[in-house]
Amino acid sequence: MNTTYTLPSPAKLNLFLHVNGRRPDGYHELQTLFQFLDYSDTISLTLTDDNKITLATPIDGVAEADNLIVRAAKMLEPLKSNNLGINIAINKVLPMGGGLGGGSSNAATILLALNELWQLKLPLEKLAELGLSLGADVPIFVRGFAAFAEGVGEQLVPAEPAECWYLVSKPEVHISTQEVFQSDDLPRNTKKISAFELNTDHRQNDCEVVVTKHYPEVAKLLATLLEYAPSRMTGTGACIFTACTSEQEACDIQAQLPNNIESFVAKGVNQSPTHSALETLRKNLG
Ligand SMILES: C[C@@](CO)(OP(=O)(O)O)[C@H](O)COP(=O)(O)OP(=O)(O)OC[C@H]1O[C@@H](n2ccc(N)nc2=O)[C@H](O)[C@@H]1O
Ligand SMILES: Nc1ncnc2c1ncn2[C@@H]1O[C@H](COP(=O)(O)OP(=O)(O)O)[C@@H](O)[C@H]1O
Repeated sequence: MNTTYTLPSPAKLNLFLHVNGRRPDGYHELQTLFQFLDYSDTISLTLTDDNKITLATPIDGVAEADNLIVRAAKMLEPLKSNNLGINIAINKVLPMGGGLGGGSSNAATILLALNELWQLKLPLEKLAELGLSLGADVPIFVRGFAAFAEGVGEQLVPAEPAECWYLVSKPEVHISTQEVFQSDDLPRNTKKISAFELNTDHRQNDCEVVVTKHYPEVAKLLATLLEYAPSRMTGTGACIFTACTSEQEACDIQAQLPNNIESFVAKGVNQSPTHSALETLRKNLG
């Protein structure tokens, strides 16, 4: 009963992000190419027999009831038919609110792990559907393959973008997703492409126009990074990824960054590290 299982909860990048239109409910139609990073929060889960969900490590600035880890666990609670509980701890390394999808990733890791640990036997499609109500990026982390996504990000076609090294830099600003989507400056009519036209070189992140206009520090950092290598914003920002030909190149560019810029170097991967670890968890559970 007291075994602790540990799973990675990775970041994602939007290698491009096109806004194709606005739906009557105000949400935006998007086309995006998702890839995972081999850079993750670490979530540890210990089964208990007290029928309770316990978060052992609160996250600064996130109330327990709002924490996507707790919300994901509570969503599965009514579906179990035993007295098992769970004790959850997280080692948070992913910057929050930077477009790296850490909260959605945490939620997906919990859905995937509890499906095994609580023996729920739900298919991935069901977990992805449940997860969508927690965040638009939860389904991609539940499915676990790099993908071209449409709709609000829930219709997924597997893709295989190059698994290159990235430098990810976080400007010192906080940008709300809602603010970006409500901006009059957001381009909203990028022509739809087909899943056969995924070349990232000729694509863009439409949200970059808004963020670089309203946050000069992001514009400045992006301009600096573009001098070294192809660079783009992920999600609604403000993190910027720089595509590098090697880990060494990424580290060399990182060394040039101003001291106030948080950054990390990671490899793009087309299978989520959570899913590789889940196979081991399943074997250990027998
Ligand atoms: C655009 C992406 C790309 O990955 O950005 P990041 O959050 O990763 O930066 C995500 O799909 C974001 O998903 P998520 O973070 O779950 O967004 P939500 O909380 O649902 O949305 C916050 C607000 O943004 C607006 N919104 C969001 C998604 C969308 N397709 N159209 C919208 O107009 C809505 O006003 C919504 O109230
Ligand atoms: N477990 C969690 N990890 C990160 N953020 C969380 C979590 N639970 C709730 N949140 C909230 O979700 C917001 C968005 O976080 P995150 O997913 O990291 O960024 P983004 O949506 O920009 O990729 C955070 O600012 C935080 O308030």
